[in-house]
Amino acid sequence: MGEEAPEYVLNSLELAACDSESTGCRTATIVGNKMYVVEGSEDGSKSWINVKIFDKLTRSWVFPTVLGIKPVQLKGHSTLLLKNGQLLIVKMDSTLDGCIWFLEVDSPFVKEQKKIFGTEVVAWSKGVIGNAPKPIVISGPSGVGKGTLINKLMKEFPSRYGFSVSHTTRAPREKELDGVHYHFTERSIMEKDIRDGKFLEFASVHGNLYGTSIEAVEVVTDSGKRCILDIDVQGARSVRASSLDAIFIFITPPSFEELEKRLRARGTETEEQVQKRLRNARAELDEAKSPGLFNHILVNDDLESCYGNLKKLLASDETADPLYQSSVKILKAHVSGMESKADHRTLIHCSASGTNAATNSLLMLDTSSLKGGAPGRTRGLGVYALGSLGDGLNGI
Ligand SMILES: Nc1nc2c(ncn2[C@@H]2O[C@H](COP(=O)(O)OP(=O)(O)O)[C@@H](O)[C@H]2O)c(=O)[nH]1
Ligand SMILES: Nc1ncnc2c1ncn2[C@@H]1O[C@H](COP(=O)(O)OP(=O)(O)O)[C@@H](O)[C@H]1O
Repeated sequence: MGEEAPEYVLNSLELAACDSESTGCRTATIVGNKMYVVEGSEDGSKSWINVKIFDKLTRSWVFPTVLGIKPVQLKGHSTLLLKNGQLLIVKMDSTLDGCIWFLEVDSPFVKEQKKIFGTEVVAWSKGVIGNAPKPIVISGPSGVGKGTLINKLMKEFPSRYGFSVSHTTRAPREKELDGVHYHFTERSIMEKDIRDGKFLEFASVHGNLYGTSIEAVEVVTDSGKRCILDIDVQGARSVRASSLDAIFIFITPPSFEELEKRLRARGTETEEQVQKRLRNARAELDEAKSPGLFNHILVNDDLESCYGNLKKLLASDETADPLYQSSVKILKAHVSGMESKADHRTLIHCSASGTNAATNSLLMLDTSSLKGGAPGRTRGLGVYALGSLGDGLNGI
């Protein structure tokens, strides 16, 4: 039998904003038979953030598996339960661009992860104002020309596209740089990071472990660039099942013989590795036909015409996506309180940084068009100034 619930549980305190002056803070939110307690404190040089669950049926505390990337510190916060199994957490004493966080407690992602881990799971996600360009997933058999096409794109449009640098346990090839082509990693370290929920997807490919960290994608997207992922078909499948809204392109060779020729001509693999890659290529070419997996299949016969087709496809997608144009603005404001409103709207009481009471104001947070979510960012937040903070805040 677990420890007796503290007084605030028995009072069913659903929205417990803490005093921003205090060193520690705690909120408790009831979802069904469970109460989610989010607590944080700054203790000298150390700061910590904890999530624990009080199960009202068994009257015991449960410490969940925590996925995603959490805030660095919580000096004070307010919590609000949204309809989709997410807690909206607004940090006090933080700039507006860093104060909005989500803790998923009963979202589809968390439900799926509970089955995988066999434990209670919660997942953090940072809230981002506005929308971001859709990432592009590029898959195809080894030697088909993915890297060549991506390099051309990055060279021609360096400010538009950014590459998601994967982690891998394979050894670097000559001319490959750590942190540029891959993060070359030891298996035990990568496996721990996977267990800690730092990866959007991972797969065993040609006998090595490869994976895309959440940060690899989000760092590129945060910078306003379109993120390109070069991953295998298993990885593409995992990303499809994730909260990341991406475009999926499969590059196919004109023939199997041509693929073999390119792979050998590249000269980066031993004969044994070439054989393994060719065996896997047959399976990948088959799997790519799975309905609903890839949005586009491009044949890389003549390089220039394939590159032209890729550019055309991306350009048409950019104009078709109305969100691509919106930019994320960074605003300075301190959050000092929050209350809920109907229709996915929440009011946040703010005061401008380094401020006095005269500049206190209200912000309206619109959560009606959220995109993405744990284990990456939650994008699509709308923020509108309602009061005197006005400068630069209207219609972000
Ligand atoms: N699932 C997954 N696959 C990856 C990742 N990074 C690279 N790959 C895939 O791993 C395979 C092998 O990549 P690599 O060793 O660079 O060889 P190459 O494809 O012959 O250039 C390719 O199909 C890549 O698309 C990743 O982060 N996740
Ligand atoms: N359309 C093409 N025609 C002929 N050779 C190509 C073409 N595209 C790429 N290559 C060559 O094929 C080899 C494999 O390409 P690469 O980009 O490394 O493939 P991947 O990243 O898919 O493994 C490289 O030597 C590259 O120069």
